[in-house]
Amino acid sequence: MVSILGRVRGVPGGRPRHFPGRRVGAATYGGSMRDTARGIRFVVARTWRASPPRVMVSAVVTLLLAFVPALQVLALATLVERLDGEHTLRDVLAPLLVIVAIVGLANPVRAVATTLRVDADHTVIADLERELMLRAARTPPRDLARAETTARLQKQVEVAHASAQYLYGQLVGAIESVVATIAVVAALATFSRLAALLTVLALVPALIAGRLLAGVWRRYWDVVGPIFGRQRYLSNLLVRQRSAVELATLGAGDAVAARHGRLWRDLVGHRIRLSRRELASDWIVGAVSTVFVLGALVALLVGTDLSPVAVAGVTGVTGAAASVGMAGVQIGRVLSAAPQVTEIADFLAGVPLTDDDGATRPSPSGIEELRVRGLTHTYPGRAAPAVADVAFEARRGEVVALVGANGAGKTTALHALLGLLTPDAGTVTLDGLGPDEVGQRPWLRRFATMVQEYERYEFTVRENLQLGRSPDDAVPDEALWRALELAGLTDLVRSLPDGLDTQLGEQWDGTTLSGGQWQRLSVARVAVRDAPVWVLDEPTSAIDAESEEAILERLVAGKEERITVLVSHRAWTLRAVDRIYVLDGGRVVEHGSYRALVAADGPFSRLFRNQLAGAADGSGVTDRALP
Ligand SMILES: Nc1ncnc2c1ncn2[C@@H]1O[C@H](COP(=O)(O)OP(=O)(O)OP(=O)(O)O)[C@@H](O)[C@H]1O
Repeated sequence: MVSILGRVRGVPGGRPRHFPGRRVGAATYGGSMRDTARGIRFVVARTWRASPPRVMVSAVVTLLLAFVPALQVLALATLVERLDGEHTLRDVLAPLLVIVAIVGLANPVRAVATTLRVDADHTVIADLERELMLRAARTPPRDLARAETTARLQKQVEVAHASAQYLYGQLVGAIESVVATIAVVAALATFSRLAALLTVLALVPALIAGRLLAGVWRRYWDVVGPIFGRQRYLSNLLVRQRSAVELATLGAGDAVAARHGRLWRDLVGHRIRLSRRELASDWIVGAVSTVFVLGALVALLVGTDLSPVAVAGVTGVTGAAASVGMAGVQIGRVLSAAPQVTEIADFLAGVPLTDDDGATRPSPSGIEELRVRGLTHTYPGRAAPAVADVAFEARRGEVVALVGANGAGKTTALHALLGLLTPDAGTVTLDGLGPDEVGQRPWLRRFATMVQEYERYEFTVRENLQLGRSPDDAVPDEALWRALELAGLTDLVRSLPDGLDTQLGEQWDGTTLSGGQWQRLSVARVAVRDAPVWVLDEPTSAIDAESEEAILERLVAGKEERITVLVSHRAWTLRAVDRIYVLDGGRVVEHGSYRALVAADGPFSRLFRNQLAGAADGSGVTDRALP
């Protein structure tokens, strides 16, 4: 049996993966009875919380149904006993009516029980989806930046749909089958104790198989979890409007669809192999159970001296065999699904879902000094450090810029500043305190950030601007309009059909913005957040030159209230900056004011040679006078 229930082909060894907070692997989720019990408790508690009446009614109906086979045996035994030529029709009417009632009512009542279970399953999955998404939203960005975190998230969503969603129904089904088995066995014991014992023993193979299958399922999820993640990514590319249009334009949609198809085939292959093992297990369990059932029948016939009443006993044994078979399948499913569900429970417990840690509270004000010292970081698998001994600083009211060629280390330095990565060495402090002392989420509240690859959130303009603010802390319209003014979007938003409440994004039948307008919206969002430190990674890269100048002027005009760190690839946008740090190969190779760096004719001048040449001969955007 072990060889049949052994490893799913292609499943790597049981070496546990490392995920933040918890260990996932053979030792933790191998299907111990403790894990199984925890998984069951978790789903039952959730189902109860979602709908207590549904749980109670389905429990009562299930218990009623569980006694049907035993009742049938007893009614049949009474009927056979009374068919002896001495009893009247009246005498056999009662057992006959019981049998008729069972035949007539069992199926409609079972339909009620099934409907209630399905309703409960749907309620549980809705609840779990909500919590898993909240868990994703509350995962610290530093962890989210790690591939295994998102892989684990995706795996839990799949497991929730494949296992947790059905666990309650399977559990109720298993309880019904077990109670039915016990009741029939109790009825059987009145004919032959040995027959009753052998019928109970027929359950044992199913229990063993269920435990073994739990391990097979765990290895299955370890393998298919990441594949599901990739498959979702590809299907999103094909159905999300922006990427779908781009792929169609490139003529690359078919290739992505083909990759998606290959992943599905891979997934289906793993699932079929698992089904084969389940099937083999069912056959073995069925065969061994049949031997016990046969023994029970022989014991029964011998025990009743081949009297006619043995007919009722035979019905009992065959009824019990059906219940045992059902119980075996249901228990097997519960035993294999529950440990996976335990992993979801641990995963959800990894981050508190009840307190948002004040992430959306208004940012604190009054940061006086930002200081970065000796920042060094090498990404895993990379030979050279992305940043090495980087240092820069800024006081309130100053705008400092990080510049450098692609791959020089600017974004890495900003990520360390935001606490999104833990550097190998060096410190980042705001007024003397670092992210570890302040706490990651409170630390992030000190920043208003515009990342290089900003997302286009297809919500309303207002919702876009208020992202990161608590829904209870609605920003006044005047503040939203001020932010839009800074980003040069006032006229556009005023012209939209519903102003601030206009839905954006064609796929929702909303207004479509140009690339530059989306970027301006991101700039406006930074202004709405109004944090003491602004981190702007190429905030105007998609904005036309004239508007860019106006936006930067407005940004600089309000600089006294904050510290601003800017990354830019355009020389002229740096003219009004207080200090520029030039990065090359991860090191700060030069720093100073724009004028001083131009005059020094060093790395800065080499980096921006073409743009500065444009300034000199009056042909480029830099023909504006230097400050
Ligand atoms: N998550 C990562 N894992 C491994 N290497 C990385 C990672 N992120 C960045 N790198 C590498 O680190 C180096 C610095 O990258 P970084 O993104 O900091 O450069 P940058 O100066 O911001 O470049 P750009 O101007 O193109 O945005 C590059 O060689 C890059 O390939």
